[in-house]
Amino acid sequence: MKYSDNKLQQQTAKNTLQPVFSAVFVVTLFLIVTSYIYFYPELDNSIFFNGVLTDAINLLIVVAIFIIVQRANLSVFAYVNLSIGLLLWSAGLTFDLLDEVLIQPLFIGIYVEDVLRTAGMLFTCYGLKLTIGDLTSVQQQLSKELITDYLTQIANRQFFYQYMQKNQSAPYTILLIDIDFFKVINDQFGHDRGDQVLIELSSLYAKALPNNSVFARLGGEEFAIYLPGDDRPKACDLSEQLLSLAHTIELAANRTVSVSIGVSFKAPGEAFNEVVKRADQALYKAKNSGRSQYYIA
Ligand SMILES: Nc1nc2c(ncn2[C@@H]2O[C@H](COP(=O)(O)OP(=O)(O)OP(=O)(O)O)[C@@H](O)[C@H]2O)c(=O)[nH]1
Repeated sequence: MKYSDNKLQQQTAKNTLQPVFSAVFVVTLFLIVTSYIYFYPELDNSIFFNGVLTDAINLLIVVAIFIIVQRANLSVFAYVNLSIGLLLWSAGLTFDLLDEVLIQPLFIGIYVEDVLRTAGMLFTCYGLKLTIGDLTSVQQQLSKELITDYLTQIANRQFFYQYMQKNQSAPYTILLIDIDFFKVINDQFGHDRGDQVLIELSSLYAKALPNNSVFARLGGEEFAIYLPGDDRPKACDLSEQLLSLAHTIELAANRTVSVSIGVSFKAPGEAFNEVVKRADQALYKAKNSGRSQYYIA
């Protein structure tokens, strides 16, 4: 949320800067060309067509990059550096082009041209560095969002199934957890309180689980845990602990949240979707046997 707000502000700032930079760019190049033509005489001897052509092509390329930058969705800092860089670079290249056809003062050819071009390149490089940094952080942010549940900020279904698929070889345990009567919680205490319960439960469980486990929200009020190994007593202890933790979330006086849990252990050669299916069947039994309990498949 914060990130996109920040991007929106940057976009607005860029929208105000863009006409300024475009105007300064056009006016600068126009002034250089017109003042040159006005003040300095044409070279009386031969004009080197090749020199004019290559300088004109170089200038056109940098002008094209400037136009691309004006249309791109960049952060303000990257945009300003790139625009200043390309403006200075274009000014240097314009002097370079004009000295092929007009007699210009020596100091411009020796100093101004090169200083402008070098400063322009430096600003452009820095702007590119900032742009690449921005793209990298956007990419990291998107990759994180792709595998994170938006509400609880734990892993989502996609990540959980991908992880299971990749970790098939060794034995593991699956726990499927479903909040009991969640529809009633929503109906009686409101959808916001329902959301809050999902967040609180996720946070409590995330703190209680071992570091090598994977905890995800599969959707709605259903969660899953992947535990490496198939230690039955350990799975039972953990299930008991998860049942107790749910009861620490109070809904009203003498009324707490409860969950039901289905547990399955991977059998040799069994596909991950079969392991999940058995955990789901165990969860179904836990629900049908009165809820607030765990069942092992
Ligand atoms: N607040 C909130 N509610 C959700 C969300 N996702 C799904 N739900 C609600 O969760 C409820 C799930 O209801 P059911 O599938 O009937 O399950 P239940 O009421 O928990 O019943 P049992 O599982 O049989 O104990 C539905 O009313 C959904 O609208 C969410 O992100 N936030």
